[in-house]
Amino acid sequence: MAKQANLYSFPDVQSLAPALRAYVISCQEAGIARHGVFKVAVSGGSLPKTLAAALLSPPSSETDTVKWDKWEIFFADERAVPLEHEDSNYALLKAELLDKLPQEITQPTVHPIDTQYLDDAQELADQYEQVLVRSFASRDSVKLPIFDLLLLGCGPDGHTCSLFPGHDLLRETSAWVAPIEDSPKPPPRRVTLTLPVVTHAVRVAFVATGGGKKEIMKEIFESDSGLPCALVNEGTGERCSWFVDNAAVEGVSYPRRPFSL
Ligand SMILES: O=C1O[C@H](COP(=O)(O)O)[C@@H](O)[C@H](O)[C@H]1O
Repeated sequence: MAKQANLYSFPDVQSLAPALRAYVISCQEAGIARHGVFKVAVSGGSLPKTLAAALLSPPSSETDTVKWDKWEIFFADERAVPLEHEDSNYALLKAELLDKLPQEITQPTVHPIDTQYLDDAQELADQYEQVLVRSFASRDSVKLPIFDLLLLGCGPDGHTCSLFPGHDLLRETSAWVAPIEDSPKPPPRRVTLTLPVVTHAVRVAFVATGGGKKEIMKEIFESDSGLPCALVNEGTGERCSWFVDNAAVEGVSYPRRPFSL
């Protein structure tokens, strides 16, 4: 039987953060060993705050080091708004994490969307896909980009990235980055990594916290819901790990694992 997604549950965000940190650093080390850099894509929503709690804490040992100079940060999805807009996932990551990095270190390379294409979601997506093509080598030789890690959120409706339940975008098979003009969650115009790209990553980590997620977590983990988060679980199996607090999985019958690398 195919191995399934790992579910790691913690009493609260404070105890979740060190485990998430250890996991991200292990993915970072694997990426650097493979190709000298760490290619990671991040979501918006509640994720950047928890990620900052994990990554901005002081190291606990010599090997517990976030090598920011080796990080290439992409966006798993982005809203078609200016980079300083309150709805921008880039702005959120910047405020929660990037602006808090020590000034004296070599900063990570960050790949935001090109805002000159905000009025044309298809072009915005195509241009972001070209960013990936340049970073991951030419599309002729690479069928799909392989991120070292995707750090994803899970919406209360089971969406992840800007892949929404029942949306046609879930059937996309060829694009790496796709536009969406009718996101049920505002703002409506966005771009997103597609499901094949998400499930092709070396590792995928979801972070979901708070009691507001528990009903959708039941659907994702207990039934054949076809929800976007569940499709990622199916497509990635044991390469997928969920970092949740107990409130988010209260009443969910799915085996929790003790966290270990
Ligand atoms: O709209 C979005 O929502 C999801 C989930 O957000 P959360 O606040 O429920 O964690 C997020 O992962 C995505 O990046 C964002 O664009």
